[in-house]
Amino acid sequence: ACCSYRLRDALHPLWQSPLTIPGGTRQSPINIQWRDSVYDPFLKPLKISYDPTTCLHIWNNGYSFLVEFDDSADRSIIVGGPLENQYRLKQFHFHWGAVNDWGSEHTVDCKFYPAELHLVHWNAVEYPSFEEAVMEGNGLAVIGVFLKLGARHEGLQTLVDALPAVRHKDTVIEFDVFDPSCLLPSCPDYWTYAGSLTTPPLTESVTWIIKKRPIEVDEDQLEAFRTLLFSSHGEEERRMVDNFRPLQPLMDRTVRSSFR
Ligand SMILES: COc1cccc(N2C=Cc3cc(S(N)(=O)=O)sc3S2(=O)=O)c1
Ligand SMILES: [Zn+2]
Repeated sequence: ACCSYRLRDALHPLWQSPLTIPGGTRQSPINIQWRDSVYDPFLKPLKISYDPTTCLHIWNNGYSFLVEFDDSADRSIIVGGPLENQYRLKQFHFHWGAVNDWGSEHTVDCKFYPAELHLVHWNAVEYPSFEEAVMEGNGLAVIGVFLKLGARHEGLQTLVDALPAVRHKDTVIEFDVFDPSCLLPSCPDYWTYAGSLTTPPLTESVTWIIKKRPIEVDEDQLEAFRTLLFSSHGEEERRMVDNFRPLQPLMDRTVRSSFR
């Protein structure tokens, strides 16, 4: 493993609560040790179909900036992969560091990426609402995509251009059309494991689908994330950086891969 967890189970400034919930057996994020992941030939390709007009708004919730979607019908969904049902897109958001040396929540062979995208979906086949799905073991499916420093990402730029309008906690702007599939790498390969939300309520309700290949973004785009604030209007400014949770113990889990 990358490090001892005892040090990490101390109180963490961002969460003000024990980092692992008492009795938690499937907490996230984790380090993905490539050579320990097990190829599963029965894993299907992940099928993603998003309707760009289901996009609603961007807002700063004091942890990250979120792009939220209209999930009142099966218009933006994922199916296949490790999933038994189809899941509806609810929101996506990012985690990032103060510098490019860290920022992602998951690591691969103990390597951090400068940022990580999470596309959050819920099982509307089995549960009547998102809030209920959040509490169920198979309630959520989150696609994780690593961001690495490289070429400017044109699709991301439309989000970056909107960030000054949501600089402070609890600010929101309307965002009419956006297709999040432009943020996905073209490579279909992924790892998958049973985990949890990485911010409160930390519920163990997430089937994680972590894309093997990162997308490239440039320095200015990462810097734009770092201009956001944890703090509300009128409060002392606290830069929104290092909004990632420390690594959690793998415990009795296997990470499966969709690729050899
Ligand atoms: C309790 O019902 C609700 C209601 C509204 C939002 C949430 N959420 C809280 C944290 C959280 C953390 C996520 S991450 N970083 O693991 O992808 S996704 C997510 S959430 O489900 O949107 C839960
Ligand atoms: Zn997240």
